[in-house]
Amino acid sequence: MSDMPDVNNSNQQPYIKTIADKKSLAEKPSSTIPSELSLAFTLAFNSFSVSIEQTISISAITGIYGDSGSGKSTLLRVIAGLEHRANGQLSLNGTALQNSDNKCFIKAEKRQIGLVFQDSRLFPHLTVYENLAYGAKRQKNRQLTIDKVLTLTQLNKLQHQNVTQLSGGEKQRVSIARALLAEPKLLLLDEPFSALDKTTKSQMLTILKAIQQQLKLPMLYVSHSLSELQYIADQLVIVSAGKMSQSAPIHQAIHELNSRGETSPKTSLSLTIVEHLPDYGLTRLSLPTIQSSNQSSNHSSNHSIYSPILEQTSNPRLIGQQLPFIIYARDISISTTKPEHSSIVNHLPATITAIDYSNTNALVTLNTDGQKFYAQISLWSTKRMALTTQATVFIQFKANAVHSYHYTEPTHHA
Ligand SMILES: Nc1ncnc2c1ncn2[C@@H]1O[C@H](COP(=O)(O)OP(=O)(O)OP(=O)(O)O)[C@@H](O)[C@H]1O
Repeated sequence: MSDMPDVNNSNQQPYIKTIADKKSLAEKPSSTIPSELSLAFTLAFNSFSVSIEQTISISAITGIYGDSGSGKSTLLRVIAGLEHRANGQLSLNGTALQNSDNKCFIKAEKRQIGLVFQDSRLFPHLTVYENLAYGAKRQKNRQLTIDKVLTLTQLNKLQHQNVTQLSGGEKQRVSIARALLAEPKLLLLDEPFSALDKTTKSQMLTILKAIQQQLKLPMLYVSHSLSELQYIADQLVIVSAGKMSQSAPIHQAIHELNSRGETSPKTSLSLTIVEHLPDYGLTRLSLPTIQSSNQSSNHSSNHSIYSPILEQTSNPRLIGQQLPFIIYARDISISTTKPEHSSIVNHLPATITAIDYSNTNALVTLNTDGQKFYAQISLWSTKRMALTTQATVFIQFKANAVHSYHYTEPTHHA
């Protein structure tokens, strides 16, 4: 039994019936024509100012990450048309939202931009359906019906319930449903799930991602949780002290934060779901196809990675799909020989490409078939093992170190 996987199955996340079909679960952005949001404005408060000059091309969900007080909500308020004091130019897909030079300012309600806040802001004396019907009244020539929006947000069964009787997650789904009914060209979400517990949050994120893929609606999603953004967003911008970075693909953006030492260092990667192993409580994943160095051919990685089981069903929907995963650098260790007799299920050959030393430990960057991995190890180990760049080693990590926000409904055994 010594080589049985050492896995705690408490994180089992079996199958949920989501609105997503097989194709829509893929991480790739499904919109073909990205929305261009052009920002060139300054907004000064007494002791703080936001000054942004950037064009963001939004294909699916662009994450906005930054510390508390860095200006994220102010940015969304300016885009939504709630900050008349902002000075400069804003446009969406070439149409001006604001131009201070000619005193153009399109009112918030005319911008076709939806905004979902952290709190749901619903009419408390109305039912779910009545809240949606109230919002729908203003909309002419609507393509999206209330019924369709109820289905998208999985609210059909709750439609006649008074909104005061709903949980936090259900209320937020009503807020999203109401925003969708207005058929915005862009949806802004300001930490919409920050008040929810982790399981409800992961359910909401999975639903929101599927809605984006079905409606092909571009979204800007603000959060100070990088793992939440890693699951939901295909690209990331960082807001810091009222300034905004260039957007970058999500995994690259997270790896750049590693090298700046701003968060717990982590490997951010997309993995393909190969098979579920219910007898062992594991799902087998593989590194996706990687472009070879001469760029002339692709090859598939033969390396498997095991995570806690993602779905338990006779009709698994995730097989063949890609999902984003995070592995914290503190959870990856390095061995100079192949670990043949370890309970740890994941071990991959890798080449060290960089070693960054701090006062307490070293962050080792490694490469396996073109995929970057990060391992945080003690200074003592780097010295004892005489680790150097270009060295060929093995990385290892437990299945439980492979995290995903993907939500699957718990199985109820009889
Ligand atoms: N109406 C206002 N008047 C004066 N100062 C303001 C106003 N709105 C925001 N600020 C200041 O602007 C700064 C940025 O606020 P903002 O709410 O945009 O930050 P944030 O990044 O969204 O923070 P959090 O993550 O905590 O929500 C803060 O220092 C805040 O005090």
